[in-house]
Amino acid sequence: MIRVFADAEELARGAAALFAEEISRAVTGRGRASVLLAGGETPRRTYEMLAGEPLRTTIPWDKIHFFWGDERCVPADDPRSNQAMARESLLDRVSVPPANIHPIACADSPEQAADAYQRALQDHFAGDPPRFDLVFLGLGADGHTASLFPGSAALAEQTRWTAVVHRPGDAFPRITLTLPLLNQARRLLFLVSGQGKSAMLAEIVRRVSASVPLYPAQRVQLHNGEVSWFADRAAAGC
Ligand SMILES: O=C1O[C@H](COP(=O)(O)O)[C@@H](O)[C@H](O)[C@H]1O
Repeated sequence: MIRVFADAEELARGAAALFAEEISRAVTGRGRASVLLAGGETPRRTYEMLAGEPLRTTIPWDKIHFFWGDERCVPADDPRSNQAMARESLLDRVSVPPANIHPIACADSPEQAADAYQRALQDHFAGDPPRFDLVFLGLGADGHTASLFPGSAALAEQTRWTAVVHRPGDAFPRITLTLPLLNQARRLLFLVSGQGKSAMLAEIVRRVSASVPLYPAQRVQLHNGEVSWFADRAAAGC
């Protein structure tokens, strides 16, 4: 399902409303909510809206556990860090218990970081299937999502939930969650904003039912959950 919003501000408002709805559903049904955050710049405004009134005081923040879909292995306060962006725009502004915040920590080698995050996810789901109540993902102009880039070996991962990615040209490695985990989500929302994404979004929409997906974002196909695409008019090309 694709929903087109007038602009990036309206898109963020729609995404924040959906967050509130899904959290309420999860907390009512299961007593807690597990959320996977996207990085990059697109979700920043959504996060800021969640940290503003009325949502700052109405969302049961203490019942939510936050994980990340990917991380760049840079210092935690580096402006390129996905954790830093989410903390600045949301997590430092609402009353989430620190123990509910599960960043991808790259202090050691990327392989150790990926292993540690796999364990953190296993601990959180405690033997149950790793089904996030809500996953936010972005879309790159090249069709990547999280840190699953076209041609990336991590796309072939069948069992592990985390992988190390070395993108040619990047000064840092990345850790990404993999399709075996992402595809178990209950609800997943792609946030797409700006004209720079319009060609890829059109391509993805055109090929959404193709039997052979070409782009990483198209490989996100939930086993038993709902995917929505929220785009602003610039990204939707209208
Ligand atoms: O590198 C990344 O890019 C994608 C898209 O970011 P955006 O700023 O173009 O929306 C993002 O979803 C991912 O988390 C990030 O690490």
